[in-house]
Amino acid sequence: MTHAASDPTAGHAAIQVRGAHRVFGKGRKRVDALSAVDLTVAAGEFVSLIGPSGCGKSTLLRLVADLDSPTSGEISVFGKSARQARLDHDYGIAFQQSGLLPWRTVAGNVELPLKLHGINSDVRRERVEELLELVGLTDFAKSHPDQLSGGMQQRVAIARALAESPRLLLMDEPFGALDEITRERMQNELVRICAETGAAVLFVTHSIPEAVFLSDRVVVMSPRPGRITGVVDVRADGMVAAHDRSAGAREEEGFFRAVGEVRSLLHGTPEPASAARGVDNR
Ligand SMILES: Nc1ncnc2c1ncn2[C@@H]1O[C@H](COP(=O)(O)OP(=O)(O)OP(=O)(O)O)[C@@H](O)[C@H]1O
Repeated sequence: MTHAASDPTAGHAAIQVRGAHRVFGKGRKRVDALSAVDLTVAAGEFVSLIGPSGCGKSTLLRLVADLDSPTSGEISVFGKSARQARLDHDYGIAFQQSGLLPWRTVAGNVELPLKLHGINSDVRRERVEELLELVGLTDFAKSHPDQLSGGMQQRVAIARALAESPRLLLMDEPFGALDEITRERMQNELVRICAETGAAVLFVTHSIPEAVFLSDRVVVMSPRPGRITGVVDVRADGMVAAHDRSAGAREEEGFFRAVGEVRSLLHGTPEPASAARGVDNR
């Protein structure tokens, strides 16, 4: 589960999407869910996808996760095909619904991917302890999901996604169902977890402040056809790298500047000169 220096995937971008199209249906029912999408997520980078409902955010995430295939275009994850990366457990996934199994304890849910992949019970036990400590749920190892709050359930889901030490997390509105206070707390936790694990993240959200607070870059999408209309590099607005941020970053000038830039891109109003820096500025 650790990644040796000889890892053949080292030096590759976490995600590379080139000219991805995804068309659903035919004739009058045809939907161009994604059109000509180019996107690179560097190793260790936090990138958010934001855009109106139906612009293809989940579709793009599903293509990267190999839960769906592009109609045309190429997707690679750490230099491998999306399918190979899935088979190699190169990424963890967390969705809006935590997807925990109600009949298993917290520890039982977190250890599930390890069990399914044949990791022996001593190693599993040790890893589950580490993960529960990472997400602050050590005291709840024996609880069942329905005994936890929504935020705690999401922390379990994140621990489970991290079980195999992936260097990439794919997250689709994981905090969408949480109240605002819990949501900000979870965002702070996620920043800390990313700093500790060094994982890259592709994160889907509807919230502009959430995208800006969490991300190195915010990718703005528009619907029909779903495409990338701009990218805001939050670091260029004066914020530190995403994994070095503290809760106070939400009060910084650079934060408000980046929020304004993302908003301009989303609403199609004129952008400040420093706003969109190309569709994929790598
Ligand atoms: N399996 C499918 N069959 C047909 N159309 C689909 C399918 N999956 C997605 N679509 C269509 O593709 C478009 C993009 O959907 P997608 O779920 O990716 O958008 P989204 O940006 O994630 O939306 P939301 O923010 O509401 O979750 C939508 O018009 C949707 O109806």
